[in-house]
Amino acid sequence: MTKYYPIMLNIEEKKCTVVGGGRVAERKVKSLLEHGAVVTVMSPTLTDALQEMVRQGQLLHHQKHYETGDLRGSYLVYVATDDLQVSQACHEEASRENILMNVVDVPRLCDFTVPAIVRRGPLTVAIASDGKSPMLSRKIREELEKRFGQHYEDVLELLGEMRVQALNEINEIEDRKQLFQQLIYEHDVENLGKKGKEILWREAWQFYEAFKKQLKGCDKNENNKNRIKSQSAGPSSSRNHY
Ligand SMILES: C[C@@]1(CC(=O)O)c2cc3[nH]c(cc4nc(cc5[nH]c(cc(n2)[C@H]1CCC(=O)O)[C@@](C)(CC(=O)O)[C@@H]5CCC(=O)O)C(CC(=O)O)=C4CCC(=O)O)c(CCC(=O)O)c3CC(=O)O
Ligand SMILES: NC(=O)C1=CN([C@@H]2O[C@H](COP(=O)(O)OP(=O)(O)OC[C@H]3O[C@@H](n4cnc5c(N)ncnc54)[C@H](O)[C@@H]3O)[C@@H](O)[C@H]2O)C=CC1
Repeated sequence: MTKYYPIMLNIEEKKCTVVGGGRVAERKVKSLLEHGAVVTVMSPTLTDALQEMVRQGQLLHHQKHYETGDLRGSYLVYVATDDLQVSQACHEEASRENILMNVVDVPRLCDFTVPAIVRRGPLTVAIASDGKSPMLSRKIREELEKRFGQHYEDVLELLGEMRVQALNEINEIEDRKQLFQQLIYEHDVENLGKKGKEILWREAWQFYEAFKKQLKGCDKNENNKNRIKSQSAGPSSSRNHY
């Protein structure tokens, strides 16, 4: 059984081609556009939604059946036609040209599969079953959507900002690890996020300042002046929003 390798791919500005214009193709196209790809759809017919996207200039449409050579220059390809001969021909061309390929109804012809995802700002939780049960992936995604509420977007924004500031202000990696371990495991920053952005920001940064103060206290005792960097690095600009 193939054990798929999970990675996060940047497809911004990349040429991605979808062969087929049905319901499944539509789902894949939407997802490609959401991630900044330049999308071409090759299909004699299109769903209403795809037609509307063509009208709005969101994608290119070649109204034709697939022919060998049509995938040239593509970075990534979806084949969603329900026609095994077409899938096989596309697969041959993609393999020859080293193009990443997914055939939506033939897992054995897929270089990659698409997971169900929960997205909360920069947090992505992906669920895949190596093709065994997409429906179960979907159900687990619905459960995780409840578990990881919208406030995770704020929590991640805060942690990202604090991490940049800590990299500027706190010298030792062990101290930075302590900071985030305490904030995440003991101070339960995830739950703090439920109280709203304002409270989250105030309390988390108070915690940060107290942590730094305590490091300075240690400096005196241990005669070690290197744990806190000079303040000249300056606080992050968005820190004072609240
Ligand atoms: C291998 C893979 C290839 C790929 O597409 O990358 C694949 C293959 C196939 N799916 C089929 C059917 C269904 N797919 C869904 C839904 C999703 N399918 C997705 C991914 C994947 N589907 C990849 C593996 C993912 C994994 O490892 O788990 C999701 C997660 C992501 C997405 O597509 O965005 C998305 C849920 C998103 C969400 O809701 O969060 C539903 C449910 C529904 O429609 O609601 C059904 C009907 C019920 C069922 O069959 O389970 C069939 C036809 C079977 C047949 O003919 O009976 C095949 C072909 C086959 O298996 O042979
Ligand atoms: N991977 C997934 O998530 C899922 C996959 N499937 C499977 O995906 C396949 C496609 O499903 P639907 O989109 O519902 O089918 P559909 O019948 O709605 O669409 C097929 C599309 O392919 C086009 N087409 C046919 N021959 C072509 C060719 N030679 N070149 C270019 N385009 C061509 C048609 O004009 C049509 O637009 C089915 O086999 C289905 O079982 C179904 C559900 C989910």
